[in-house]
Amino acid sequence: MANSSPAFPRASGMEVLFSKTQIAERVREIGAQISADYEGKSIVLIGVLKGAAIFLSDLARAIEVNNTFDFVAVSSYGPAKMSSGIVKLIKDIDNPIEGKHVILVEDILDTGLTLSYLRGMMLQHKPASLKIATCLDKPARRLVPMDADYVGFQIPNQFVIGYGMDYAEQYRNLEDIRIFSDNTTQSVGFQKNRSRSSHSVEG
Ligand SMILES: O=P(O)(O)OC[C@H]1O[C@H](OP(=O)(O)OP(=O)(O)O)[C@H](O)[C@@H]1O
Ligand code: HPA
Ligand SMILES: [Mg+2]
Repeated sequence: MANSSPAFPRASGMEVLFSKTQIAERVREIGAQISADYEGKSIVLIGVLKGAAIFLSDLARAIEVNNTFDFVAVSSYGPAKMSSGIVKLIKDIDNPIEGKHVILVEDILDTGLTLSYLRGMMLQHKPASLKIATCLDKPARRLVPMDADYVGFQIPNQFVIGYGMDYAEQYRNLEDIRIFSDNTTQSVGFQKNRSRSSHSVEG
């Protein structure tokens, strides 16, 4: 029977950038740092869907101080291979954060457009404090100035998958973080660029 679904390259052949063990160790370290920084306080972790869901769930459990979580979702529109730079909120926080200590949690800080927008949005809610935690930081791609307070790993300018991060919605469930490579001839029939920001994967 003909299979019309797109074929995705197997992740097992792609280079591991950070193993499950390395990620777990780094998440523990960041959790300990946050626990020390916020001793005696409560924190609201705000994850950016969908990529940050897995990092947030691990980070929340590595933080010893009282924490709750919430999620936002954004989209950006523009020509397929170019970021419009316009980010739009499509799901806001469920609970007020005024007067609360907030940490925005991302899987990856890339051009900075998403976090720059969200930071501005969150500040309008007048939190007591606002910091940013990101699992990965790819500084070479920055289009707007943006720094995170807690960074898991800095990475070179390569497209990565796993631990929440996708390529065309695939691979989020990988336990380690890998450099996406598409050396197969089967990977036709699906959009190589992402629906939202500007990433296109050459191949
Ligand atoms: O710094 P930037 O260039 O703005 O890129 C970072 C954003 O892009 C990715 O989201 P994506 O659009 O892939 O959505 P997803 O989390 O649902 O995969 C990632 O999860 C960040 O939210
Ligand atoms: O390298 C990446 N991988 C997956 N999603 C992303 N969003 C921004 N950069 C990336
Ligand atoms: Mg994505």
